[in-house]
Amino acid sequence: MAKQYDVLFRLLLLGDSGVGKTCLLCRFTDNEFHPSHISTHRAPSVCDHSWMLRNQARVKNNGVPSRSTIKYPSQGLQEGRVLCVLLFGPYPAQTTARDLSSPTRRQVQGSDPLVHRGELQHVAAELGSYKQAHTSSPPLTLGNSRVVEGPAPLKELGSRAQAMRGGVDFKMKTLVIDGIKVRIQIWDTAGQERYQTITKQYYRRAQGIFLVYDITSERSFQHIMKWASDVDEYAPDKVQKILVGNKSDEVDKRQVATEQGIKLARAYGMDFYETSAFTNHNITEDCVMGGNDPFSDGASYLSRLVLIPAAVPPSKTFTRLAEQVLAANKKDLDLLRMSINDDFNLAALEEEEGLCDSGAGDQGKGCWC
Ligand SMILES: Nc1nc2c(ncn2[C@@H]2O[C@H](COP(=O)(O)OP(=O)(O)OP(=O)(O)O)[C@@H](O)[C@H]2O)c(=O)[nH]1
Repeated sequence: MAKQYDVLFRLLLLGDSGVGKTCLLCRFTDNEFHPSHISTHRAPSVCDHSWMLRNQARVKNNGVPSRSTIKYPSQGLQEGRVLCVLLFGPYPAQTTARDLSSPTRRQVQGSDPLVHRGELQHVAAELGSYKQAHTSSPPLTLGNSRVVEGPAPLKELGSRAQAMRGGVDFKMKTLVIDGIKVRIQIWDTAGQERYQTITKQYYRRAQGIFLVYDITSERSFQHIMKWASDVDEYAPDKVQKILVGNKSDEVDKRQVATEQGIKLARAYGMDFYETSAFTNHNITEDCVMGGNDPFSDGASYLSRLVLIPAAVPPSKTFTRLAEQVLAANKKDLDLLRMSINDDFNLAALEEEEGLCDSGAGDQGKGCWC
């Protein structure tokens, strides 16, 4: 069987809720930006219900939509709104996929040709088990978090629903660097405090950690110190840390100056990048392929490939960049190369991660193990 990758790098995204960790991840792995993500920590019963309350004029008959009562402004929301109905419609808390195989489901489907039967069943099944697991739990409080403007599309919810159970989600992307297939596995953690016991368990497996704040939120910047001290306590000593100031596109709302980010990063011995998941600033592989060279200090980890600073000379080629990365990590790579020939090691690695990965290319997928 052909090897799916030669080297696996595990990166972790940390930061307050709402700073844009999930958006950064989606931008990097799928080059997509969804302005209405469901938060990694947030149960749909909170955010979607808030959304429902704000839109209840459009939702009648105990939440069962019809063509006349629901106005769909966009495809993403259209799917999401149907989902709202599944969550908060006339169904009892123990709703299962079977319950949804009813005229109501057909009505929902009938009103929305974009929601396919299989997709609906899949989500319904997830919701069924989710609801069963949470019916006795008190409702989540929003705390620090914002309420999103609308729920995510159904395809988003598959992994979101999983993430809700553990506050952790991941996506993968494979880059080929000088013939070496590097699979980057990026773990997206929930920013809310109540999940931190769970997310801390993931620190020790990380090889690179992104500490993300929102440049429009002074508070999220101040919290970086707390995140950094958690990393010091729980992550491996040699873990590569990178400070990320996200939402750089929000120029008018900026509360944290670039210099503050640079200063903090320097104090903690981290690299620093400002990014925008929205405009794709400093994130995608395109930036890497554009020939930027982030290695001012000559030694780094592959995690740096994920985010590249803009202010670097464009003369260096990607191959040169890869050479530097590989040289800097030669010892690690030699060790890893040795294990590449050992299928058992790879399998063990996968197992250790609890993956059920079928290895379908670069498509990331969520896991809550
Ligand atoms: N303008 C702008 N908005 C962004 C950017 N990245 C994320 N957002 C918005 O910020 C909000 C929060 O994004 P998420 O990716 O859900 O944040 P998160 O850090 O994953 O939050 P939790 O899952 O709650 O921990 C969403 O409404 C996004 O649309 C960005 O680069 N620019």
